[in-house]
Amino acid sequence: MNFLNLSDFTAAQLQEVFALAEQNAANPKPLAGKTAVLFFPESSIRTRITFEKAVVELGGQPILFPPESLDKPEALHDVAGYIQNWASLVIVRHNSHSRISQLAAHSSIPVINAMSSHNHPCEIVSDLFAIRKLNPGFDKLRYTFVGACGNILQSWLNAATVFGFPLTHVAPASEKLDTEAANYHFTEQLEPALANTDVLLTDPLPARLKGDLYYSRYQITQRRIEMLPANALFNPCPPFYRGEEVSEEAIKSPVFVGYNFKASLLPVQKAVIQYCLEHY
Ligand SMILES: NC(=O)NCCC[C@H](N)C(=O)O
Repeated sequence: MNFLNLSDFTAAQLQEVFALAEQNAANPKPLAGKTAVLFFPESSIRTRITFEKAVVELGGQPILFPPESLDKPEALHDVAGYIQNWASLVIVRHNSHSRISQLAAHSSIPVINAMSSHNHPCEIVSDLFAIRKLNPGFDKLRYTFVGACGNILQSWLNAATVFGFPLTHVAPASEKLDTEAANYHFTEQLEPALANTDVLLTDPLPARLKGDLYYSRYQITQRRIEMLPANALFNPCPPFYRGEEVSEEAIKSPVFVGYNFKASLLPVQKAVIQYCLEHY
């Protein structure tokens, strides 16, 4: 099975991924003697560390390429045809979701999407796993995403649809998603939404949103953190930028989930690899 979009999965299937992540198994090693081909830009830190480490812990050998290797005029059909002679898995971060999907469509080995400009399923499934560890009722919580209609929002919306939790999107009107999803709620008003938020989410801002107008209306500040209910979590997607979508004080506040929250990337991505290999 490929891992391209959370919307390709049922809640039960993603729960199976969580169960595998809980076991965090190194044995059996499903990649023993096998190779995984990874495509990552040099800018990737967290996702690449954890995917490379995951491949090694599962017994495999990672071979790394830059995403531009997939931008040659060579048909992805042909690239996939050759890679599968030597590799058992492809993990790819590439801006173009359609190139990742095309590669997957032509591959006889699993392809895992490690982020495109359209979505970021591994990051969000890992965040849900981390939230689930703190609160097994993670699928009953109220999630609020503040920011652009980008890849992180898209995967949170997919997760909300699969698990049935409400997702409020707070942003200027131009960022409203064109979706019929029943659990997607859009508002331009941040402060009233905060009182009904259990998990507060942000994403780095695209250039079109940067500026004092956005910061005054939507920056997550200490004053706004104090409007959240007790026990709320603040999970800004890294890389986060102090003075832009978040303030320094908000990051220092006790509701910030902390760096350790992303430790889940390793067991979850191992579990995603295991799941994809077992269901192929
Ligand atoms: N933590 C990560 O793996 N990176 C997330 C970056 C999300 C951001 N919207 C981006 O596309 O660069």
